[in-house]
Amino acid sequence: MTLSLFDDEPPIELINSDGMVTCWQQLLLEDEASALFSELLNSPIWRQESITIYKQRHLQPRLTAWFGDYGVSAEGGYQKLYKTVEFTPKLLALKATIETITGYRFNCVLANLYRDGQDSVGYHADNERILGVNPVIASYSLGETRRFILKHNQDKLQKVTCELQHNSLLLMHGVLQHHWQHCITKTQRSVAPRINLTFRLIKPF
Ligand SMILES: O=C(O)CCC(=O)C(=O)O
Ligand SMILES: [Fe+2]
Repeated sequence: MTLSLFDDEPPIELINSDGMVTCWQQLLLEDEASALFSELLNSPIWRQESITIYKQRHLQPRLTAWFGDYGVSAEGGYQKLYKTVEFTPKLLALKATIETITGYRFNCVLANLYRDGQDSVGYHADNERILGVNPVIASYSLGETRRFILKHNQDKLQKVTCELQHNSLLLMHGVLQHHWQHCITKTQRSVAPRINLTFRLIKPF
């Protein structure tokens, strides 16, 4: 996998207080990014999982898939998911690129498919204990641009909005998951599908 010309550009520091968010634009060559997008979009891995909120079961408003050896249940308890999928060569190459550029290691990916503007993810922190004290999440986007919002847990006035573009990488690190929550909003606009790959490091059980 080849880094794009834009990789010479310094990353943008989106948040640098109570944790860090760092962004890179145009991570891969465009051909590679679009080939990965169609490979993932057309693969039969996607499932609509359910989530329990206030004892009620709901279908998640997006499709998901886990790659790697481990998965964490959406319910918060730590379980090995039987549904994990093996990394494809393209995904392994992307993982290596992301490890080089960020300096962090990863061993699994939670992939999200937002089929249209009604698909979303509500405010949450990625703070499952199995991700360690200060989880590091590298989030790579493909396809449609979607709005990502981070809000501070204590200081409600602190909100950071970012339009996550095709072929961009957003890294959440440091103590971020203790102090901030993030979401992908719904939109009334008619939008094309978006795939997001969240690279994580799950400590073996
Ligand atoms: O789709 C995104 O950019 C965010 C996904 C996310 O927050 C997650 O999978 O935990
Ligand atoms: Fe998240």
